[in-house]
Amino acid sequence: MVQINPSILSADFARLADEAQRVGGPEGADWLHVDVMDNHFVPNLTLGVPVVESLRKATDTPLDCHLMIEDPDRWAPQYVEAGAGSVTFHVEAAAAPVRLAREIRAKGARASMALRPATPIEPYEDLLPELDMLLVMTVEPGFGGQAFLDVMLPKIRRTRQLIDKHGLQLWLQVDGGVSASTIERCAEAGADVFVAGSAVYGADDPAAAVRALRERAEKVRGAQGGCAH
Ligand SMILES: O=C(CO)[C@@H](O)[C@H](O)COP(=O)(O)O
Repeated sequence: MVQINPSILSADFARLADEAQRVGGPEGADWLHVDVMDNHFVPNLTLGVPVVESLRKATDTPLDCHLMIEDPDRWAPQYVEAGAGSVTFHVEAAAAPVRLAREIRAKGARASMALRPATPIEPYEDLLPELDMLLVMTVEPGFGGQAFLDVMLPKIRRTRQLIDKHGLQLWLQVDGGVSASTIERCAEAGADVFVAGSAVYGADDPAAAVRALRERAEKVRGAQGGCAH
């Protein structure tokens, strides 16, 4: 199953409720991707727990919170309590990723781990069963609107192979520079969850952009029978 998660980093922050709603509804966003940045783990500052609490009330679309912050061990559980349906922490920032993933799950959300572009997947193979989603960053985290890093395609492919080797149902998310011109390459490499910021919120009709991205990815995944190698 292909999922398209618009990133509100590219939305108008003064109108977040409207921006969340205009990508929702039938055939709309599967999840709303919420980029939390602390100006320490990444050189940018966005939003925190109170905004997630408010967004939760403003939309029926589930929230996929991507924590680009230091000390996720302390903060991630609070995002579950604020209403996030999925919480992604960076392995580079987590002190105890297994304990943290278990805590996120125990609190009722999907547990997800992210890798910066320079972080390989192989050392974390044994952690995969602890996760519901693995995020391969396809730009250096911190800003929307960056160019997709083609050099990440082999890592997406290797991650998909590890997921399949272990027979896991884990989702494989990509984030950064995902657009009509890159989504097919990501899908071909094995990604099934696609975060898109500027490609959605920079479009004249964001809801139509979500549908068009999904159609492109589904065509590729369908041709592979949902399995990429
Ligand atoms: O996490 C990030 C950036 O750090 C992303 O979620 C971006 O917000 C994606 O924006 P585009 O690259 O799609 O414009």
